[in-house]
Amino acid sequence: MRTVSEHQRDVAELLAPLFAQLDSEAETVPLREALHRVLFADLLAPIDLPPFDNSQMDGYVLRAAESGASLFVAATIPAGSNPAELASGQAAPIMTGAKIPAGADAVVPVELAEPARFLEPGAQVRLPSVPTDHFIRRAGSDLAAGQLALRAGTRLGPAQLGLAAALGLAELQVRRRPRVTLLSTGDEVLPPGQPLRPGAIYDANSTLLGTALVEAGAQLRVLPSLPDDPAELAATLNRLEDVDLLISTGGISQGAYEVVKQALAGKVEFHSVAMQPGGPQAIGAVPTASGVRLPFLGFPGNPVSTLVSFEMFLRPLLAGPRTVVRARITSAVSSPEAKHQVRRGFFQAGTVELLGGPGSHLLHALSTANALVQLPVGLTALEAEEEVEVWLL
Ligand SMILES: Nc1nc2c(c(=O)[nH]1)N[C@H]1C(S)=C(S)[C@@H](COP(=O)(O)OP(=O)(O)OC[C@H]3O[C@@H](n4cnc5c(N)ncnc54)[C@H](O)[C@@H]3O)O[C@H]1N2
Ligand code: MOO
Repeated sequence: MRTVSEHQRDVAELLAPLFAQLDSEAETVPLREALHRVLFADLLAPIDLPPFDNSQMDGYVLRAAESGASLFVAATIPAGSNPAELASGQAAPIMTGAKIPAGADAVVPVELAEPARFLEPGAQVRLPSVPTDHFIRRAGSDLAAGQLALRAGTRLGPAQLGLAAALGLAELQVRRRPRVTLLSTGDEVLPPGQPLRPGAIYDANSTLLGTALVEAGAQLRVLPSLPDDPAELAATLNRLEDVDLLISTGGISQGAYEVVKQALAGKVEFHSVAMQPGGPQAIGAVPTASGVRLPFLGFPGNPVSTLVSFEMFLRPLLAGPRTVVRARITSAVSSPEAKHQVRRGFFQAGTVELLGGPGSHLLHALSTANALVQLPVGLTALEAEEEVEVWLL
């Protein structure tokens, strides 16, 4: 039996050449299609952010040195306009986000003016004394042109993409995604949407693992699930093209019909990892018709085993580690001494409640969980209120 970290190391080694290759291949994509993608190269700000000095408030713009007195009202400055210089002795109504006119250097919110409203040009308004820069957002105060906006390797989420949009970029250069082909196996496995026959179950893994892979940044192809026929599996593998990583679920443990094991015996390794769920694992490079050896991971068929395998061995390589926190467990728990047990739980305000038992078929309990509770090798029991490591899902 091998340890979790030994298998993590082997998966990382198997995929290292692929990640090195992906690091050197860029694609240009429209901004909103770049969600969850990885930025290819350092991005320098092409413009100042904000691009110009602008007002933080709806109010009157003036010369700070002339505040605390009555001033003549100049023409209103709406957002989007390019105002003329503000003459001495004047204050102009200005809207939030509008450009500060040359000559002016402070803004007074309209509710502090006397009277507390916008007046017509030529009228007189009294404004309280304010310092220079009052309620002015200076050009480049968020990010100056030429500065590093986003570092190469950044995973692009809404905030990073919003920044790129604010900088005026319509598209970004991102790393090519790994092309992952997913194949679930088993005579009993039926696609959802068909009538269920006795002895059959619906294929949960293609969706569970498939969406997890997409979320982690993979370009996913899902093959129709395969029966327990090694010849059919071998023929399917022979036809594979344009794939960077093949993942199967099911057919790798000790049964009489272990299709993946039968088709790939002697070609890839089959291990028992000291982990529960997710004990049976397959790993290797599958020979293909084109002569290319295709990186391969075989995850166990039980849905929770498949997801835990993904979280433990593959997700960190695709998308970085999950957020890890310490939490007080709300009830006592026991775990086999020789195994790293992963339980499902609900994390909230520093505590974690276990959901369901250790069984790897408990997909509903997983669906109510927001955390994976880690009970490493050597830990046999915890009392309620003791601390555990928790990975947030
Ligand atoms: N004698 C032993 N039996 C088993 C052992 C063992 O060590 N000795 N290990 C158990 C553990 S732990 C696991 S995990 C499973 C792994 O088995 P396989 O990877 O070979 O998977 P299958 O036998 O094909 O399926 C297991 C289970 O999962 C269901 N399944 C399969 N595919 C799907 C799918 N796409 N969607 C939903 N559910 C799926 C399948 O019907 C089985 O119930 O082996 C134990 N046995
Ligand atoms: O190791 Mo299995 O994945 O518990 O059901």
